[in-house]
Amino acid sequence: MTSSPTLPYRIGFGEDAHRLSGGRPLILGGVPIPNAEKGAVAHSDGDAVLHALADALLSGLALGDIGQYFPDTDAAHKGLDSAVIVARALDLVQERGYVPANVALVVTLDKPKLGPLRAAIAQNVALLLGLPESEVGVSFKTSEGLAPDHVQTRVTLLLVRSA
Ligand SMILES: Nc1ccn([C@@H]2O[C@H](COP(=O)(O)O)[C@@H](O)[C@H]2O)c(=O)n1
Ligand SMILES: C[C@@]1(CO)OP(=O)(O)OP(=O)(O)OC[C@H]1O
Repeated sequence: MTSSPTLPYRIGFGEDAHRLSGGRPLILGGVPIPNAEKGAVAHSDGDAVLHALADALLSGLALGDIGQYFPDTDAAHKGLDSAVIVARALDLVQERGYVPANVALVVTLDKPKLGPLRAAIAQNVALLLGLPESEVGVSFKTSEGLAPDHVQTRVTLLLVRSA
């Protein structure tokens, strides 16, 4: 980006997907999913919600994507807690005078049912962003059996100018 952003509002959007395989933990929005038979195949902890969230933060200010800041070729990022990625993206946004106002996220996953964890995921995402839980919308979808070994996430958020 060559110029300083001045708009009062900026929209961000992020997406992520990981293959699922047995014998790995599944973590979504920083919440370990207790009854998951399969977890994400990834270089980091594979948290597809937090990856999409970080990309949404970055995209709102045209700051690229998480792979540029945390390359999956860097051994230092092996098993990385994805909360670190979100914190870095949030810092970059705040340095430019913006803060998140609200977030909407969608997880597409066939199994297990995530409904009982909706509040925990919303609470943790809210905590990471410094927002009230009421500003984090969390939706779950199945793939209707089209992608049983796959988790897909999408996050949109609104950034507002704070300074
Ligand atoms: N892993 C999931 C996926 C979906 N849900 C909930 O099930 C309902 C129906 O989902 P469809 O994809 O068939 O429309 C919906 O209320 C989802 O919230 C879930 O809890 N966990
Ligand atoms: C997070 C990073 C880096 O560890 O790798 P993965 O955990 O594989 O996840 P991905 O969603 O492919 O994002 C790219 C990388 O930034």
